[in-house]
Amino acid sequence: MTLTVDEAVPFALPLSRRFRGTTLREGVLVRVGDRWGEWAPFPEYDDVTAARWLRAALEQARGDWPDAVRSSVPVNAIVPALDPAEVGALVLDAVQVDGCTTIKVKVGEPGQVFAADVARIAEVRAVLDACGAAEALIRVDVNGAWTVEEAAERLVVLADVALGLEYAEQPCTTLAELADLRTRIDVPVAVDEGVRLAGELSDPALDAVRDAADVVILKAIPLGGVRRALELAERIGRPVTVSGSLDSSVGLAAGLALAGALPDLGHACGLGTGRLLAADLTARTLLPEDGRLSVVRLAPDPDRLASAAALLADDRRGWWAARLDRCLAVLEEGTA
Ligand SMILES: O=C(O)CCC(=O)C1=CC=C[C@@H](O)[C@@H]1C(=O)O
Ligand SMILES: [Mg+2]
Repeated sequence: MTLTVDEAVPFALPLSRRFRGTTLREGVLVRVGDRWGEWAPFPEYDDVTAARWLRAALEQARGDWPDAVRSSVPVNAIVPALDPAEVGALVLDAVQVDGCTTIKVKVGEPGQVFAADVARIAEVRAVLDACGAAEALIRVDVNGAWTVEEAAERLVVLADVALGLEYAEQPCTTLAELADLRTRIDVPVAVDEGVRLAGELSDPALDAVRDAADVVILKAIPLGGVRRALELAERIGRPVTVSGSLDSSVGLAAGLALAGALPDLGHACGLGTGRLLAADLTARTLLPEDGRLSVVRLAPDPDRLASAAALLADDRRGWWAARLDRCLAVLEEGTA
């Protein structure tokens, strides 16, 4: 694997709404030859985890992706942990402008009470009913915030308010908790962090994932690249949902390449995050049309990349450069 990069441009993109506790998405575009890959591991990740994201960025910059078996993929809209008053317009746009028929709603946000989750889901349900999209699916993402008891009680309430949930993504932290939860409720359980942060998955580790999951969330970049994620999909033997990592429209191509190459794609993909970007690295932002994204690969626009590079604070530029050097060394040692 190529472990040198010809150019690395640290950048910052403002978000249109707070997501995952931030309003600024930082990362680095890496160039190998004339192609670019996106490397934007979240700041709190250790170097081994961040090096897996780098493996994915280098795969992208080498252009080494499998052939697609479809030219477009269905995507879900994403509703951050907002007040109900802000949710309505977002859901309306998702349905009427983007044509999405699956809505993913963040719940269990640190610092918020469960009543806020109930109110958010009730608002999503009401807007879907009011705009003629009553058949749309609602899924929730808890990011591991609840105990088994909390999840068992709360998901029944949310499923009631939503008039059914497609699934609940990572309601509890551990795979053992999720496996336990699955025996207690009818709402299907999807595993995200339990796979995304696990590193290499041995066969016994995969058994534990299967016990915990009705659906497995596959994110191409955190899993170390499109080819690795595809291999995992083959081994896992569970329905999968492809989701993104809050990427720019350069990085979104990795998720699209994975979703485009999977033999079976039963669920809408979590690649509808373009709406969360207030600026992008490409001339156009990848937004769903008729609820779908084309399987494309966009190159960065030089002016937009320069603006995003200029937005990053000087000390952050140095931080990213040092992190990149360390993660290249991790990949060279072969430990990621
Ligand atoms: O899956 C989606 O619809 C959007 C992507 C998304 O939710 C996430 C992207 C990036 C970081 C994660 O905290 C979050 C997730 O937990 O799935
Ligand atoms: Mg998730």
